[in-house]
Parts: sequence; structure tokens; C-alpha cells
Amino acid sequence: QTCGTVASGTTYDYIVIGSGAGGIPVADKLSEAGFSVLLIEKGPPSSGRWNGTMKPSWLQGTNLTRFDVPGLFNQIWRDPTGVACEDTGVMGGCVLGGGIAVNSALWWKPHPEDWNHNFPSGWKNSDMVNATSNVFTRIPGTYTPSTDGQLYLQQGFDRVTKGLDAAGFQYVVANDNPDKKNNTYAHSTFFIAHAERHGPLRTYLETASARPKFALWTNTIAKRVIRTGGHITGVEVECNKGGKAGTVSVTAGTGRVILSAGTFGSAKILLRSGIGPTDLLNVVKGSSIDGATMIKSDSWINLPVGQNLNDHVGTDMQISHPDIVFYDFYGAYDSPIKSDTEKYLKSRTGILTQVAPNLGPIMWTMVTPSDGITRHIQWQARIEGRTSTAMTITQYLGMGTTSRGKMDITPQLNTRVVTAPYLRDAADKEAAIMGFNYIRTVLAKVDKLTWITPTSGQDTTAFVNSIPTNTASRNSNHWVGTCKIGTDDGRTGGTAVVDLDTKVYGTDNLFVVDASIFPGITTGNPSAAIIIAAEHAAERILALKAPAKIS
Ligand SMILES: Cc1cc2nc3c(=O)[nH]c(=O)nc-3n(C[C@H](O)[C@H](O)[C@H](O)COP(=O)(O)OP(=O)(O)OC[C@H]3O[C@@H](n4cnc5c(N)ncnc54)[C@H](O)[C@@H]3O)c2cc1C
Repeated sequence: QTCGTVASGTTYDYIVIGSGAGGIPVADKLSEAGFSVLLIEKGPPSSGRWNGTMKPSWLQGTNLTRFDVPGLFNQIWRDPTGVACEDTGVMGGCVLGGGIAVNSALWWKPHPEDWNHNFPSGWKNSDMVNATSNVFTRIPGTYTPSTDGQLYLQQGFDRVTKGLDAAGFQYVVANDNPDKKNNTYAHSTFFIAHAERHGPLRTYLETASARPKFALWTNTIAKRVIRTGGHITGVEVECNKGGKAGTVSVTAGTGRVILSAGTFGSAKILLRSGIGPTDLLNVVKGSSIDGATMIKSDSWINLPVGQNLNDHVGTDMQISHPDIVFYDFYGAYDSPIKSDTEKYLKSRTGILTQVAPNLGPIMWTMVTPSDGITRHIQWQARIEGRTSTAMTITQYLGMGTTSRGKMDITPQLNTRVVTAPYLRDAADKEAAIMGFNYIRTVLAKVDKLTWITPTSGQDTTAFVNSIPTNTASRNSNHWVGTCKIGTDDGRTGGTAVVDLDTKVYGTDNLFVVDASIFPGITTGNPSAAIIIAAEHAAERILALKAPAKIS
């Protein structure tokens, strides 16, 4: 594809970099306030609604792509080319919509502690009421994605939840009861509407795009911000198979740049812009790609970018039950069952309206290990495993964990997890073992259930300890934390990269709005919390006075 050049003098009030869970909502809110907004996305269009083209043959002739049909959402694991980010060591969506175009669409209203425990003042649960209500009004979510209201192939859900009932777990409609996460279970709730992927691509991006002063550039990589001291004047962009190259400016004096490129992407742009720990900035400086043109070291801003990395700690178990029925969702891509594709295409009903690989039940508990800090645990079941009657249940140890890892950057300017955040603290390990032990006793109440891993006699502690604490074995794809929000300014020994308005310390018009600002991980899959944070950040950014004009 041919690349375009940014026309000279192109200027926007706000430039938002990255069109994921953070970027689309914040861009829409800023544009709604009347400002000219440019949203820059490095990847190609995804959903058919936005002119995406990646699809199996049975979707040819429709306005749908693999990103739209829930039964095809796991295709990213089989065929990530051109979809997954290529410049990080872990899975991420680098297409229009970012993670919220490629993910499993699990959709949870955050537990109050996700804000109260993790976030600083101004970002507590009581501060998030408006933003939460706005998000869930626009994106209500559903646990019955098929338009006939039926759930298909529920044998796994039904058999397992009989055991949960016997163990005293309570069934909840999760998003009506976000604070009920202790010995409860629910159907999986998804941001799906009319049996298609919904979420920011079908709400915030549509309202933004209808406004004349909003622009979207796909296939365009933001290389770095251009700055004089702490004042950003524009963004340098590179073409990525069909996008634009050159420099785009923010409105002189009053314009602002928002980084929403994700936990690894926003950190990388900061590093390429001379903002971060000196050792990582020296790697950029030494690189053949950026070295010669990087901002001079006397203008570097020393902040702990890349620290505080976190993710849910995943620990998998596999069980089997004779009644479980496996459905080959991968097969649905190239060699689907005709009656299932027909049902989907004609009436948006049937198994392909459900997210692959048939998720649920979702279960929660809380554990308090010997450091006295309560951790939230979510167990997520899916019909997939070593046999056709197997179910894999992933234990996510999340809210309350104290272990943190670290990201860095290579001379090729790829980001990577250099210290994995999993179970580094003894109390996190204790919590993971407590949770795992507990769910084994609960599942023992399921009639005819057999254990694949761990085997029924295997010791829990030995089993949990035997799983390596690296990204290959524990990754949950819920990365947060590399540009932490807080009042303890990272330039002077604190841990925060952005202040309470999400403004990068040491700058007057550069902001970060995405998962990277989260001080800790949420209870459940985080995309709803990130979108709520983006709504809240937009309110705070709009309330700020414009920076003084540079002399
Ligand atoms: C496979 C998978 C499954 C998941 N399942 C779920 C789930 O079911 N439910 C849930 O809640 N969460 C899920 N998540 C997590 C969730 O999607 C992410 O936490 C969320 O999308 C992160 O939002 P973000 O705005 O921080 O970044 P992202 O959504 O990753 O968005 C960042 C965007 O910035 C773009 N970008 C990066 N660098 C640049 C640059 N230099 N220039 C221009 N653009 C750039 C990227 O292409 C991307 O589009 C899943 C994630 C993955 C990868």
C-alpha cells in the first residue's frame, strides 16, 4: 500500500495515540467537547463496520470480519499475523480497537476495591460513579448473546455449577452485583450486541466519527512526541503499510497529546521521546533506529516508565466430565458446520454467537494470606483441553497482589517483560495456593468429575509451585502499570509517571490514558475498568486550564 504524507500545517487540539480501550473513549469525549481530535492507530481496520477485511470464506459478501463474530474470537491464537503486535514479547492486538477488537469481550463492572484499593484520591469508587454509568449505558453487555435468548452447549456450566451450589456458592448476575465477588458465580458477560462484537468500536468511535472535527488515521505509527522541554508541539509519525508519514502538530500553545498505546506501547513512545529511566533511554540513544535523532540527554525527563508492571497471575487446572460437549471453534473458521453458519448469518442465533471456546462459569472468591492483604480470585472455565470432555479452568489471582515486574526495551526498539510480575512475593504465592486448594475442594462436590491436572492425589502446593512464573506459563493478557498514576512524582524518587489528571510529570500537555496508568490489577478482565478510567480521565483533562502559551 502507498503511504501518504502529513500535509504541512496539519494541526489538532488533541492528538490521541492508540485506538484501544483507553484511546477510543477518550478521543470521543474530547471531540464531544468541541475540540478537533486526531486518533492515530498503527494497525489496520478490524471490524467490518470500519472497512476491515480479514475473514473466512463463509463471511465473504457480508459486512462482517473475524473480529465481529464471537465464535471466531479465538482465531488470534491460530493466526495472529497482521493482527497481533509485533514489537512486544507478549500477545496484544495491534489493529483498530487494539485489545477490544481481538479480546474475548468479557465485560465486568469493576468491584469497588478495584478503585479503592489500587487508585489514589480522585479515582476512588465514589469518584467513578458517573463514568461507570456512562460506560454501562452505552455498552450494557449481555450473557445471552444469541438473539433467541438461548445459551448453547451449556453442559459444562450446568454440571460444574451443581457442585458450586452444593459448596454454598451463590449465583449472581455479575454486573448487577459488582461487589459480590466472594463465593459467587455467574454466566460470562460479554460486550456483544446483536450477536456481534460491540464495545467502543460500535459506540464511542461511531459518535466521534460523525463529528466533522474528528479524524482517524489507521496504519500510522506514532514514533515519538516532539517537545521543547516539557511542552509538546506535535507527534512524529511513520507509515505502516498505507498510513501517513511526517509530523502532525497540536494547536500552538493549547494543544495536547494523549498516549493510549497500551501498557507496552505508551511506555515505548515515552522512551522514544526521552522520558523514562536513564538506563532505558540510553538503550534508545544507542539504537541505530532512533539514536541519531533522539532528543538530547539534557532534555531527558527521568521517570520510572516500565516499572510496576502487573497482570493477573494465571494458574490452569483441567477437569473432565462425561457430559461435557466440545465444539471446534477453530474448525468454524475454515471448515464450519453449515447449519451453524447459516443460523448465524440468517438469524444471529446458535453456537457461533457465543465467544470461543465456550466460556463459563466464572467464579469468584477472596483470600487473605499472612500479610493481611485480601486478594480477589476469579476462576474462568472454558470447554477446551486435552480430551473432548475436558474443561480448562484458569485461576486469575488479581486485585490485591503485591508482586510487580518490569518492562524494558531492546536496541531494536522492541519492548519485553524483563521481570515477570508473577508470585514474586511470598504472600501472593500463598494466596494462589489457598485459592487453588479451595477450588479443588469445591469441585470435589461435582458428581462424576475427574481431574486431569493436577491429578486427584497431587499436592496443591507442589503443583502450583511446579508451574513456571514466566509469561509463557502465567500470562493472562491483562497487562497494566508501566506509567502508574499517583501523587508521588517519579522524578523525585516516587513511583508515579502521571499525576492525578493523567499528565506526565515534567510536561505540561502530555497525558497517558490506558491500562498503563493502573497502579494494580483489577478483580476481573480489565477492559471495562480501562474504559471507565478513560471516561474519568477525559472529565479531568477537560477541566484543566490550557497550558500557558510558550514564549
Ligand atoms: C487475546 C486477548 C484477550 C483478552 N480478553 C479480554 C477479555 O475478554 N475481557 C477484557 O476485559 N480484557 C481482555 N483482554 C485485555 C484487554 O483487551 C486489554 O486490557 C485492553 O485492551 C488494554 O487497553 P489499552 O487501551 O491499554 O490498550 P490496547 O487496547 O492494547 O490499545 C492500544 C492501541 O494502541 C496501538 N498502538 C500501539 N503503539 C502505537 C503507536 N506507536 N502508534 C499508534 N498506535 C499504537 C495498538 O495498535 C492498539 O490498537 C484481552 C487481551 C488480549 C490480548
